[in-house]
Amino acid sequence: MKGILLVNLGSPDSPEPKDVKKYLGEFLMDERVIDVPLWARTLLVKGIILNTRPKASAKAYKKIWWEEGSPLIVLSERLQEKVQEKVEYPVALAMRYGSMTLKKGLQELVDKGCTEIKTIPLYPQFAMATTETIDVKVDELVAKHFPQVTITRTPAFYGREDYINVLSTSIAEKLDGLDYEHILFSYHGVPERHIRKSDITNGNCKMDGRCCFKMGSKQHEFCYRHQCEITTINVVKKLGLKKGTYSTTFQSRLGFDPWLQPYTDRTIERMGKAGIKKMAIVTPAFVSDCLETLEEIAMEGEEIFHEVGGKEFTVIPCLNDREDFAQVIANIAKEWTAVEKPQTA
Ligand SMILES: C=CC1=C(C)c2cc3[nH]c(cc4nc(cc5[nH]c(cc1n2)c(C)c5CCC(=O)O)C(CCC(=O)O)=C4C)c(C)c3C=C
Ligand SMILES: [Fe+2]
Ligand SMILES: [Fe+2]
Repeated sequence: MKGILLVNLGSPDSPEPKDVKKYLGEFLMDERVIDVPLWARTLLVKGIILNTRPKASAKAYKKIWWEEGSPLIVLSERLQEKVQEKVEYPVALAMRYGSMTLKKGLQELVDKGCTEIKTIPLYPQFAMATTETIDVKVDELVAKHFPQVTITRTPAFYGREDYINVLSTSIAEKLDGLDYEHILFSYHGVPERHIRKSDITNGNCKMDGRCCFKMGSKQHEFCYRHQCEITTINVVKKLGLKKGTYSTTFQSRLGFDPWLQPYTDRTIERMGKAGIKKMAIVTPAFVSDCLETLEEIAMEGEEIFHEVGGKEFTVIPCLNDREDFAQVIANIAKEWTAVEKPQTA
């Protein structure tokens, strides 16, 4: 039987520093997140980051935590329930990091009799630190614990028409009647190095601001920056936004290496200083609202904007468990479940 495994990033078990430390330890020791040699990663993560960041992150998590738990987990669970209502095969949910492990998610489907499983990472754009780490971990687990299971991966869905329609609708609904001056499309950042590492053509990616727009490059299938830029362009076309009223930026940088630019926080500040009074912001790299949208954008971002004279800061919610978004994920699942397995002679 077929089964679907939705996968999101994960959250700590609670917003207490000890749980945040455990979660960050697992997350940041992933070689596809902090992609330096093991000795350097251990020194950086265990020697420096885990001694300082958990306390600060726990404080931030406490500001956004819900009675039911982490917003990212609760919203992913609600999405899974809605997708399940639309798909006739079992749909499970797992997280790449934390207690809702990929192993438990695979086991749940296997216990229901599934031998063919499609993993759907809940990330619209491909990144080494998100989609690739899920794909690799799933392969490892299957080889070790579930050799009877075959896995079908799902490519990033940023280019699907149904996804762009839903994202555009969610923006239009929130901005209906608001006379905002500028809308920021703020994506989670990654170090520039990650983009070069994912370049399967070994040379297209020049980080020169142009290569990501070159038509037809094979590299785009794995270029996070390209996929973010195209997500913005497709929504802009759909909504008919005028040049100069929107921009693409990257948030949440960590450490001192160059990350994708322009940075969201500096752009908010620059625009406020330039006299923009009403700004809207949407975060299309995140399917579920989480620390990075509810705290970093909705709280810190708004504060920066107000400090430099901005007045209205409108945050567009993530797609979360919208019925039309659950339908997009169900469509992805159904396109696969509808395919018959070829008969072997
Ligand atoms: C080198 C560090 C990081 C990379 C690369 C990275 C990429 C990346 N992350 C997301 C989505 C999310 N990240 C979230 C939190 C978060 N991310 C990092 C670091 C990197 N992310 C840290 C240290 C944290 C923890 C919070 C903190 O201490 O600031 C979250 C929210 C999780 C939650 O529980 O709410 C999401 C979602 C993407 C999409 C991405 C690459 C494209
Ligand atoms: Fe992150
Ligand atoms: Fe690119």
